[in-house]
Amino acid sequence: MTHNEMRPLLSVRHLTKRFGKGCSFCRQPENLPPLNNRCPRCGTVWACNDLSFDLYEGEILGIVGESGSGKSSLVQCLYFDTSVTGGTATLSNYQDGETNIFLESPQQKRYIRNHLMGMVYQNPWTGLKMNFSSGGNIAEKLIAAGHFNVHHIQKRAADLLDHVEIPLSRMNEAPRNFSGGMQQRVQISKALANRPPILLLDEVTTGLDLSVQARVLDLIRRIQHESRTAMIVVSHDLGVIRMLCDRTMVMKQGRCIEAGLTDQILEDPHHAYTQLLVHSLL
Ligand SMILES: Nc1ncnc2c1ncn2[C@@H]1O[C@H](COP(=O)(O)OP(=O)(O)OP(=O)(O)O)[C@@H](O)[C@H]1O
Repeated sequence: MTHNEMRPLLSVRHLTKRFGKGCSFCRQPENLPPLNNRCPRCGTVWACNDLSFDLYEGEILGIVGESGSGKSSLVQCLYFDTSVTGGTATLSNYQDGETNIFLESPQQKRYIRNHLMGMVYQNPWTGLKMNFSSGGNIAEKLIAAGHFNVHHIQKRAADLLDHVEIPLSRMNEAPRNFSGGMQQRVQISKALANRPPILLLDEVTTGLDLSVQARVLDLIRRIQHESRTAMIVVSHDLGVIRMLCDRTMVMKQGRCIEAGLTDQILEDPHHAYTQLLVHSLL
């Protein structure tokens, strides 16, 4: 089945996130200078500007762009870490795909975060409680989704840690004692605890040594292959995007400047900025 015939798992339309109040000048998008996200009159930053895209079951969508292009703001909006300024997002497996999740109550947003989406942050200190044990971090997520059977929680935590190759002998140890790569693997297992159909990954290999990075990327590919979890992978590194992503959206200054199949974008980048990114990879 082609994407045209499938219903997207996640549909995002006209997502906008601004930092600042905006003014009568910058609220007209055509007034912002081309490829600049800062209003010259009031200083408001338009971190995400009118972004629309779909995510399909089992695919990995890459979001690539230089620092400040709005990639993190985008996934933080989707995971309700920050509020959106405008736009809609619907999930096909939530209320028949008819409800704009950005307008849901805090309680419903918690439900979506606990059951329908997982998030892995660049900084493991954001995604993990460093004073809890690794198993405790996963238990927290399971309890938030309504699991209270201690035996079930312990078994699931052990299975998840085993899956990401954390020795079970370290299950009771706090992740602050772990290496960066291990912390990211605990974060991934925590994000997967309730088998969410969508996983958001924000620069998860940035700052790791190349060999450690390769191991985390292999793990992400294995998870996608085994469970068909749909993922949004945010990275400034086109090498990571090339390795993981079926389709890619290129962002600059809050806008989508190019989107399509990753292979096509790499082989035939249309926008000058994408050409620059691709050439830096060669
Ligand atoms: N809390 C904030 N207040 C004001 N501006 C912000 C805030 N957070 C982000 N921005 C601005 O929004 C824009 C997008 O930032 P964002 O962090 O989403 O970009 P990014 O592509 O993820 O970059 P990086 O990878 O460096 O985090 C930038 O211009 C940034 O300065």
